[in-house]
Amino acid sequence: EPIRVVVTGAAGQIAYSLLYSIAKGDVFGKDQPIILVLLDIPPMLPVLDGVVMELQDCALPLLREVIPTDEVEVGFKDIDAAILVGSMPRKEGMERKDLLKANVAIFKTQGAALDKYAKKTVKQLSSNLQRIFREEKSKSFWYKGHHVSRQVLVVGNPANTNCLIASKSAPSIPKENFSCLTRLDHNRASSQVAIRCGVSSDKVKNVIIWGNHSSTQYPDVHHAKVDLHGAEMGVYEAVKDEAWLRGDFISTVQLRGAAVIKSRKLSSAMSAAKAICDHMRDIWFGTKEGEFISMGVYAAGNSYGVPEDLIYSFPVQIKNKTWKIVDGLPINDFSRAKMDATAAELVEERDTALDFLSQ
Ligand SMILES: NC(=O)C1=CN([C@@H]2O[C@H](COP(=O)(O)OP(=O)(O)OC[C@H]3O[C@@H](n4cnc5c(N)ncnc54)[C@H](O)[C@@H]3O)[C@@H](O)[C@H]2O)C=CC1
Ligand SMILES: O=C([O-])CC(=O)C(=O)O
Repeated sequence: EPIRVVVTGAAGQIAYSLLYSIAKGDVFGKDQPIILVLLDIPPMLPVLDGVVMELQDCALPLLREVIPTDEVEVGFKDIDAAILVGSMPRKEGMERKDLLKANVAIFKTQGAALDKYAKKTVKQLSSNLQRIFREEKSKSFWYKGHHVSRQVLVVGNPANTNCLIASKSAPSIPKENFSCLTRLDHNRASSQVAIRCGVSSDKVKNVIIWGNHSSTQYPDVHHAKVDLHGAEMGVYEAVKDEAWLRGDFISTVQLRGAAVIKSRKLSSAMSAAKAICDHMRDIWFGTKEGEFISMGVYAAGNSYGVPEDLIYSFPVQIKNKTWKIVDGLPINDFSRAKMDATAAELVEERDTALDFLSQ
């Protein structure tokens, strides 16, 4: 059975890298056939035709069908996964939250369209089955993993707030099925530590990005480990440079997106596509035993005192397509202040977004 995956902003630069990786099996598995749905706005339809031609020309055996469209009814119908990239990128000198006004309405509309057209809603099941699923929800992954498997990943900036608005606009889809991309920041943090230690990036695990995908995000390595030539140790012990870890390391990760824009005159695309693949693959297949990754998820019920009605980036572990925030990590005063600052920014962004949308 092929799965149906929609990518919005499919004529844009992130999608240009992303679609190839998905179509060749990097995300959903090397034996999982795929129908790719490419959604963009009407003026981009001729560009989408070119993308379709190139995907065909790749001759990828898993790719069963490519459907270009500018209609959400077609784009979101019966999908198993939605990757919402389509939106305006920032230019040099802007913060991501400066995109709120331009982008948040897109995610409201698309959340509502997902609510209406995506498949396997609890609403569509018989009332008896709904009751069984409700009862089973807390103890069974089957409920979400099989019957309500739609996964919605929001990439377009400001990603956390757009994700919150999309989720609020799709009340029939469980909040747990929405997440936003902070994996790029996570990968940036792992890579900076790996370069500093002179090891490959797979030797670094359990870095955490807390909070907003913005310059207030907090890349935290207090719980991260490095395999330094066969000996596993904490990052502070391996790096032996607290000033760097509390200074340039953090600001490099926080400001990396802006640094790429300054150099390329375009925002990150290849690395963003790679991070999207990492994020979705971990949702589909789970995280490795003993490891956690960062993603923006609904904050309700978290044990870190983060306000509940936010999409906030946490350390998570994933099993059977269901994420769980890693609880109980000790938080020192340095971390606390940074986690609170990024939460405060998210509260402000959420309130501004809700204000825009009510006008
Ligand atoms: N969360 C993250 O880590 C990252 C997020 N981003 C964000 O991803 C977004 C896309 O970036 P790029 O691909 O570089 O931009 P791009 O400008 O190359 O492509 C965006 C595409 O979205 C389309 N689009 C606009 N409105 C749409 C709508 N309502 N429905 C469907 N498609 C629509 C445009 O026509 C365009 O083809 C930006 O908001 C950017 O800031 C970028 C890098 C990392
Ligand atoms: O910085 C930007 O605007 C694009 C982005 O989100 C990133 O590279 O992390």
